[in-house]
Formats: sequence, C-alpha cells, structure tokens
Amino acid sequence: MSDAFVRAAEAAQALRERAGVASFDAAVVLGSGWVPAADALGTPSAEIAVTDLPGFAPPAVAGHAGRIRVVECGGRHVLVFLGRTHLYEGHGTDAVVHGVRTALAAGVRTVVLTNAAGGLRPETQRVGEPVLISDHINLTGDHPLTGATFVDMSEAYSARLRDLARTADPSLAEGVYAALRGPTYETPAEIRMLRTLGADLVGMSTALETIAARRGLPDAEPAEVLAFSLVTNVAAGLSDRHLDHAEVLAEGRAAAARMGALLATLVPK
Ligand SMILES: Nc1nc2[nH]c(I)nc2c(=O)[nH]1
Repeated sequence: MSDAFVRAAEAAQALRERAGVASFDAAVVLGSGWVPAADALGTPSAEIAVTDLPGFAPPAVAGHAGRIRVVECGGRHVLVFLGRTHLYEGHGTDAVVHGVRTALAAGVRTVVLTNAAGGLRPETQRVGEPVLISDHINLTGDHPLTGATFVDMSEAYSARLRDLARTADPSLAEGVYAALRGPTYETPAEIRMLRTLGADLVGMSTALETIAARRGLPDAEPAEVLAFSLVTNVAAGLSDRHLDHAEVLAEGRAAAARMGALLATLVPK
C-alpha cells in the first residue's frame, strides 16, 4: 500500500480515537470563510486541528491550521473539514487529497465538497449564488493518482445526490467547474478559453479531491461526491472590475449561511 494510503489510515485511526467514533458516514469540506455553513450542520462533539493528525500539511497561514469538526447530523456521524490544502501551497497532490482519503479510511462513503469560485457566465450567474457542480475539467496539470488503477469518471458527481440537491433547492443552477493550479487568477484570454471549453466556474480546488474520492482506497469503496461552488466573483475580463480577494471572501461569508441550510438538509441523505 502506498505511503499516502498508509498515512490516511493512520490519520483515520487517530481521528476515530480522538472523536470516540468507530466509523463515519459523510464528510463535508468547506472552503475558507465558510464557518457559518459549518454551524448549520450541528454542534460539534469534538473539534480537532488537522496538524494534530498524521499526514496533513502545515497551514498556509501560520496559526490558522485547518480543523475537523465531528457532528451528528440526521443520525449520521459527519466530519466537517474547515479549510483545505490547495495545490498552490506547494505540498503536492497527496497533501491536497489527504483529508478526503482520511475520511474514506474512517468509513465515509459520501463526500460533499464546497468551494468559492469565479463565475464564467455573468449573463446567467449572480455573485453570491451557489451552483451545483455537474462535472469538472482538471486543468491543474497534476493528478493525485499513479499506477495502473483506472478510474471511471463518467459520473464523478453523483446523479443521485444532485437530484436530491435540486429537490431541496429547485432554484439551484448547475455548472462545469474548471480546476486550475493558481495562485494567480486567470487572464482575460484564459477566461475566454475556459468559456470555449465549456466551463461555467473556475477555481483552485475540488477536482483533485473528487478524483481521490472516486478512486477510493485499496480497502475502501469509492465515495459518492456532491459539490457546490459559491460564485464569489465574476471571472477576469468579464466585467470591468478587478479581482479583490477580500471582496471575494466577504461574498462567501454572506452566502455561507444559506449554503449551510442546504447542506444540513442533504448531509443526512
Ligand atoms: N482560478 C480562480 N480561482 C478563483 N477562486 C475564486 I473565490 N475566484 C476565482 C477565480 O476567478 N479564478
């Protein structure tokens, strides 16, 4: 078994012991600035800094380590990841997907990923709007898997869970998420390329985590994946405004409470 899978098993065991839970049912990964969404998922019975668990990368900002909340939501044991490791932090793809692999090793078979993203369709999207991810285009130039384990990605984002999401919120739009490495935002020419490629959203996370979830582990079945983007800015060149990361985070926080209500109805299913 690869070192990355061994580290995930070790982190899962440490998590089970710290949380006093033998097996978990679902994991929710929340992008930065999303604590209000986490609050809607329930009162945590435990909250663990990822730096206290094996295999997690150091925080991008000193003193702001990612945290994992253990909550019970609809009778299910749920891991809520506050923050994630991004590829642009330079720790490699295993670090980016370690949280998802740890969740799989801890028994999780439903993974909900959320992110903040740029919108490529200002003609139909509104900033502050959550969008259901229907598929992704991995343009990071990287990949978390090696070896001859071939993974079917024809339904990377669960049709069953997407139906449940649309039933819970019929106003939800859907879109294709383009994952780029970052840390730069795109040039206007790159945004025009992404629109031509059929992308509707652009961000710097999610796709590699989805790939890891759909591969599963040597001793864990693949997880179903549901993912949402929160459009927090119009992508470069599509409006006359420059990208300001502080504004972007403010939009995310404003809408996170609404997303929390949506997640709270979906996670128990
Ligand atoms: N690549 C990329 N990532 C993003 N994250 C957010 I929030 N907005 C963007 C964006 O416009 N481009």
